[in-house]
Amino acid sequence: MTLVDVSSLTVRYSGATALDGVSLSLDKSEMVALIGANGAGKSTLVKALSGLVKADAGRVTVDGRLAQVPEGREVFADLSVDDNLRLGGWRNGRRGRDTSAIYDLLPALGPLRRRDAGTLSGGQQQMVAIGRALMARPDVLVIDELSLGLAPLVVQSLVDHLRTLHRERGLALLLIEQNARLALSLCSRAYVMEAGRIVLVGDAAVLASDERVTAAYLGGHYE
Ligand SMILES: Nc1ncnc2c1ncn2[C@@H]1O[C@H](COP(=O)(O)OP(=O)(O)OP(=O)(O)O)[C@@H](O)[C@H]1O
Repeated sequence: MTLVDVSSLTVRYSGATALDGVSLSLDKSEMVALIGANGAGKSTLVKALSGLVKADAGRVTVDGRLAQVPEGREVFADLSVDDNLRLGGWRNGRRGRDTSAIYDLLPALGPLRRRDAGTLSGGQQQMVAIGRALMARPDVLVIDELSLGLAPLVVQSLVDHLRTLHRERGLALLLIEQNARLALSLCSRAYVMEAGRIVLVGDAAVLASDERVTAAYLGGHYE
């Protein structure tokens, strides 16, 4: 079953074309990576998924609940961890749901629940941002830059949590990630984007050994 279907999507910002005929799909419980250099159009695609930018051509169909962890995490610094989570469950003016399920899923947040989110480390804030997104009980989680600015051990712990959510809850993931090695090892399929277009798509393990990918994104060199 297809959860996300992006078809020939074009998005322009006052004349500049950020997305140029992009097509991408994500199935139920699938983990898909989107990699590409700065300015390739990844964040614009994420914004199009939630309707924050409008299509100039093509279409976006989302079947099921989609929740996002935006680039830069954007936790509410002056609110407690628990209140940040509650905001993620806010729907149609109704108060957020019970947060206890999130502490079961992300136990590291438990001892931090009363702390102001602004006082947490980058990794802890990223976990809050993921927890807040999970409050919406999404079918698909979209994370714009999971690892940015985080230490490798912290990233590893987040990746372990995502694997668990995928395995136990069937959560689908669209991961936008500068660290291509990380993205290709976590996800089963990947899209490579350059200058507003999808230039490669396929099985993540196959792409990880594709010389165009290794040269551009995995620190390899053309011979
Ligand atoms: N609000 C905006 N107004 C005008 N141009 C924009 C706007 N947002 C993005 N762009 C341009 O659209 C293109 C795609 O940007 P986008 O942020 O989607 O790329 P990205 O792949 O997410 O980059 P990064 O990895 O640096 O976040 C870039 O050329 C960028 O300069």
